Amino acid sequence: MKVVIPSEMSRMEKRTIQEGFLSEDLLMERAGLAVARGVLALSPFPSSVVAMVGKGNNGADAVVALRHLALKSIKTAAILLYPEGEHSKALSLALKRLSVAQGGRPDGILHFSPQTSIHKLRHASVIIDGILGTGFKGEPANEVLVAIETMNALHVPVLSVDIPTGLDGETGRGEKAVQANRTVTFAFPKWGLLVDPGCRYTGDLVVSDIGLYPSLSFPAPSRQLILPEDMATLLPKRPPSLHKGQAGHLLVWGGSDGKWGAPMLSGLGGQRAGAGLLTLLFPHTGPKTSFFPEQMIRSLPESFSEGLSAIFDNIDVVAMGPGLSPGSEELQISRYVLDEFSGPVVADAGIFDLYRNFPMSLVRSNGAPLILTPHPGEFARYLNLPVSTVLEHSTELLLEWSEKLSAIILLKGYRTIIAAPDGRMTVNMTGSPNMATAGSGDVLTGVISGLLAQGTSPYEAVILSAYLHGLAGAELAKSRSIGILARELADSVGLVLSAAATEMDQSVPHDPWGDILLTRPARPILPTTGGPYEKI
Ligand SMILES: NC(=O)C1=CN([C@@H]2O[C@H](COP(=O)(O)OP(=O)(O)OC[C@H]3O[C@@H](n4cnc5c(N)ncnc54)[C@H](O)[C@@H]3O)[C@@H](O)[C@H]2O)[C@@H](O)CC1
Ligand SMILES: Nc1ncnc2c1ncn2[C@@H]1O[C@H](COP(=O)(O)OP(=O)(O)O)[C@@H](O)[C@H]1O
Ligand SMILES: [K+]
Repeated sequence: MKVVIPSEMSRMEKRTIQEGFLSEDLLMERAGLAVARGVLALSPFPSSVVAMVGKGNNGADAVVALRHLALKSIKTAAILLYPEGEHSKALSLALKRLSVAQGGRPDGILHFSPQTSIHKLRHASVIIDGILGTGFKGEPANEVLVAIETMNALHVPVLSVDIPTGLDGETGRGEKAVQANRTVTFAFPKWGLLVDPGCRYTGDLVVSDIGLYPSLSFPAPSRQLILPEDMATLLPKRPPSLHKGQAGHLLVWGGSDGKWGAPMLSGLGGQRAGAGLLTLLFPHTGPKTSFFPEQMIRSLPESFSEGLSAIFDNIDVVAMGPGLSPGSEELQISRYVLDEFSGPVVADAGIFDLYRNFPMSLVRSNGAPLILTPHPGEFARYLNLPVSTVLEHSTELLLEWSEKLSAIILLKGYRTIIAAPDGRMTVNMTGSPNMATAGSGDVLTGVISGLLAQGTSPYEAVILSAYLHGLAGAELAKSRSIGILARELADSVGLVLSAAATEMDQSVPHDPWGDILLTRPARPILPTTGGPYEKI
């Protein structure tokens, strides 16, 4: 599903109005109705609904919603943060219409002050947050901050219009933002609503169609969210006559004393994702057998300077770094893999420590696909930045570094995000806290590599793996919400992948105008029964 940033949204609105012969009024009417429906979903029989109204069109949407509620005999009040002279034209008109619908009640439209508004707000069944929408830039002004704090201090359900006030729709940043119970967003989800930390403010996220013409706006999708229906095109095709030689040979290089399990788990992830053959490459001091008998071991020769090419002959994909500890030999081997090996390389864990003093050297001189899968701590060490900077600026850092390194970068987390050098980005919404266990990232490295080994193209392999890996954790959470082992996560990847492959054809028909509810379900579901979204 397409995910937009605010500038794309306003371009789409402008072009829909100018070239599509629709009016702002008409779009706002649909937006306001969607918000009114959202209010009733939160509180079916509200005693009163109060909207906090900024000066722009976000406020106008909130006021339109109030009018629709007022027309259903629900008690409403608009609390204005700005004097009339500063209101957008659409907001002024919406307020006049509201006043008529309210029967001209003097307490139906009021000005905000923390002292006098608190009583009305506290006794509302729902507060609509229409202070700032996608027109928000920079830091919230003081009057906005006061309003945000007032709302967040109350125990009244909040519905945010389009985006919680204070959240940046492009990056998801927002130190002081409205904590919504539900956000009704228009046309497409905004990137900032889906990624961390923005996703923590949105509550349930409803995507409502308001009749914009997306075809007038975007040449190609640049940001997206993976939905179950996207999997059909991404899953590797496996003909009935397939033999293991055609399912790809994955080599995982990594491990060090005390950390031999990491590459084994990556190998297992690759095998559960369907790789035909799996070799672990260890130093000559490493183990000679794997914990898993299905995995082959190859030991590096004591002096390997000439012997490397034979090792990588007939290998389709190399995953490197799990359990690896940095050293000069490791640097030499990694250089060989990056520059001489012609297949895709997935680099994780120890590789980031190996290259932390010269991050640009991770570029592959042969131009073959490179995929990096750091968690925020690894990415921070690699770039010599504080972890907090990586977390706050994840979108910008990923875009910058994936272009610089010509690499696909997947940043692991609650909402894993993936960036490609051409500017495409994907956010993954599957996952579950039971995955916060040692080795689950190693499994992901393996899953990506396993799909690559079967010929899935790099960006598709990465986004599909993130989705399946999270779904696998969530499936396991049905019976074990705590205390899973990474090897069980790998097993679960195999199960969700098989279920997806066999059930993919039976797609669910749905109402094309239905609102879409994007949540991280408590019990994530296989494709036929839903996924991280449902039509409502
Ligand atoms: N894009 C679309 O297609 C549609 C947009 N609609 C609504 O329009 C909204 C966008 O409307 P606007 O562009 O009027 O923007 P907003 O309503 O988000 O507010 C913009 C106003 O806030 C001020 N502002 C910006 N940053 C601020 C800050 N940090 N502190 C205080 N004030 C700040 C700006 O100066 C401007 O006056 C959307 O979020 C949505 O609710 C809908 O009406 C329907 C269609
Ligand atoms: N609460 C959570 N919600 C979603 N995904 C999670 C959660 N906790 C962990 N994960 C996922 O588990 C994996 C952990 O990876 P990582 O930290 O590299 O583990 P390790 O280094 O032990 O292998 C990542 O893919 C991450 O997205
Ligand atoms: K808002």
